[in-house]
Formats: sequence, structure tokens, C-alpha cells
Amino acid sequence: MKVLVTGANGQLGQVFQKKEKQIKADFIFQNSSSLDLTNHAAVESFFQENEFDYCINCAAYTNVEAAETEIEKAFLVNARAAENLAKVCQKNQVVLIHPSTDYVFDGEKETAYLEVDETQPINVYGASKLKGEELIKKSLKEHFIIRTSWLYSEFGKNFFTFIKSQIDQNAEEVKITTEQKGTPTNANDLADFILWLISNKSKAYGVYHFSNLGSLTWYDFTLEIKSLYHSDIQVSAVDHFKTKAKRPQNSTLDKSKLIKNFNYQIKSWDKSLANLITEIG
Ligand SMILES: NC(=O)C1=CN([C@@H]2O[C@H](COP(=O)(O)OP(=O)(O)OC[C@H]3O[C@@H](n4cnc5c(N)ncnc54)[C@H](OP(=O)(O)O)[C@@H]3O)[C@@H](O)[C@H]2O)C=CC1
Ligand SMILES: Cc1cn([C@H]2C[C@H](O)[C@@H](COP(=O)(O)OP(=O)(O)O[C@H]3O[C@@H](C)C(=O)[C@@H](O)[C@H]3O)O2)c(=O)[nH]c1=O
Repeated sequence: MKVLVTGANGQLGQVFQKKEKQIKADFIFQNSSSLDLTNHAAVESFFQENEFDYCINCAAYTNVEAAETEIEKAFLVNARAAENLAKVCQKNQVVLIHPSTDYVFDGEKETAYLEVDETQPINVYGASKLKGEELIKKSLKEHFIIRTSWLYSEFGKNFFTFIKSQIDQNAEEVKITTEQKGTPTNANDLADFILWLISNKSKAYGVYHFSNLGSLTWYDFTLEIKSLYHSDIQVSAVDHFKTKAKRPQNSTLDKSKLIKNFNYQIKSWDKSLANLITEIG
């Protein structure tokens, strides 16, 4: 079995590089320099020259703030390049596994979002990811679109590494919003689920939600990181942290479709955070 990982130097891509020996498969990792997904001709010829069974698309434009002004770039990577990748997968009989985001929702729902709930992005990043989902669905039946949320790990820039860096630098205080509710997702858990899908050769294609279990604010998440590191950093709650992009107030994802269809157990957010901190220190 051959698996192509695109955007391999990003956060999720690095997790797959760490885990490549976890299943029986040959992995080929391509980063934004070795395979630029916006270069459609290069993607076509790469697939002609190499054979794959799966493509895990870790390539994305993920800067939520900058996307508000770099609208074209966000759509080029998250929508057009994703569409082209799906078309090339269709031509070469490759299954596409494509992470998407909780930011496709407007956040007005009071309970957790189901896969069938209406999408209504309130920022450019969310709109570009939604367009990517729609174009993939039109281009390729053999897809898994996996919406996830608040992804964190030991790699790259993410909310967890930001708080950890503040703790490591002995910052006195962080001011953290209580305005949003959702669920952090340990990228290691998401990668494990994707590897499980591949090793089980699942054909239950479609859209799924995957995050850890629970629902909390970024403030709650920060308090738990502080506690697990036994840090005395002051975490101050703010009811509004000023940003360019709007974020959904509630973007908790309902995972029951995935849990039921695959009989798959998902870890709670606090247990998974503790696991990561034990692993990386
Ligand atoms: N991070 C999060 O909180 C969440 C992420 N997701 C989704 O999960 C997926 C993985 O996210 P994550 O790993 O955190 O993202 P990162 O931003 O860490 O990684 C994205 C990678 O994509 C690469 N990339 C950008 N443009 C191109 C291109 N044209 N061709 C090839 N590669 C490109 C980037 O390379 P370079 O740096 O060189 O530009 C980067 O290495 C994405 O689809 C994202 O939308 C969903 C929910 C939450
Ligand atoms: C840095 C910082 C942010 N915040 C707020 C801003 C925002 O509302 C929230 C999270 O900020 P971030 O910039 O880390 O997160 P953000 O860029 O919104 O993260 C999102 O990324 C994309 C890629 C996704 O797909 C989403 O699921 C989500 O993970 O915390 C504070 O309150 N204090 C701070 O010091």
C-alpha cells in the first residue's frame, strides 16, 4: 500500500512523519517546495510518475487572521488546489483523505454540530475550506473529508505550543478569551484515526467529524495546560480577544457518526492533552 502525504512539513504532516512505521504502508512525503499543489501540471505529472493508493492532504492555508486579507491565496490553496488534487486522484484511482475545519459553521448552534448541519462560514479561512469540501465532493467519490477543530501537537505554531512557549519563557500573564466554545484535537489522535481508516481499507467514504471528546473554551484549555505543567503563569480571562477574523462562538463537533460507523473510540480532550505532555515533557 502506498500513501502520499502532501503538505508534509506542516503540523499534521510532521505527525504523520513521526508515525509512518505505525502501519504497513510505504509513505511518500512531499512538502510545499517539492510538490506545490497550486502547480496543477506538477501534481498531474507527479501522479503519473508515482503510484498511490491513498493521498492524505495535509497541505492548507491555515492562517485565519491573514486569510481575511489574502483571500485569493486562501481560496487558491484550500479550494482550487484541493479540487485539482481530487480530480487527479479520480483519474488515478487514489482515495483522498482531506482534513477540513469546524470553522465551516457559524457557531450559532447551542449543541454540537452534526455533519448534516447547515454550513455558514463567518471568516475567509472557513469559506475557503468549505469551497474545498464542495469541489472535492463534486470531483471524487472516494474521499474522506474529516472536519476537525483546534488542532494541536508538539509541532509547529498552534495554541498549545503558544501557551507552552509562554510558560517556558516565564511570561507573567496570558490573556485568553472565554468567548469561544469548542474542542481541542490532539493531532496525534487524528493521525491515528486516519491510519486506522487506511489499514482497515474502509470504503465508508463521506464527511466525518473528528475531535477529542468534550466542549470547553480556549481559557479552560489554557488552565489545563498550566495545571499539567505545574506553572504559576497568570491566566486572565477576557470576554473578547480582538482579532481580524470572526470565530464561531460554538464549534463543538458531534462525533457520533464516526464513532458508530467505525466503532472507534475517541479520547477525551483532557486525557489526550495529558498524554501529549507526558510524551514530550
Ligand atoms: N491547525 C488547526 O488548528 C486546524 C487545522 N485543520 C486542517 O487540518 C489540516 C492540517 O493543518 P495543520 O497541519 O495544522 O496546518 P499547517 O499550517 O501546520 O500546515 C499546512 C502545510 O501546508 C503547506 N502548504 C501550503 N500551501 C501549499 C501548497 N500550495 N502546496 C503544498 N503545500 C502547501 C504549508 O507549507 P508552507 O508552510 O511551506 O506554506 C504547511 O506545511 C489543514 O487542512 C487544516 O485546514 C482543521 C482544523 C484545525
Ligand atoms: C494568541 C491568543 C489568542 N487568543 C484567542 C484568539 C482566538 O479567539 C483563540 C484561538 O486563537 P488561535 O489564533 O490560536 O486560533 P485560530 O487561528 O482561531 O485556530 C483555528 O485554526 C484553524 C486553522 C482551524 O481550523 C480552527 O479549528 C482553529 O484551530 O484564542 C487569546 O484569547 N489570547 C491569545 O493570547
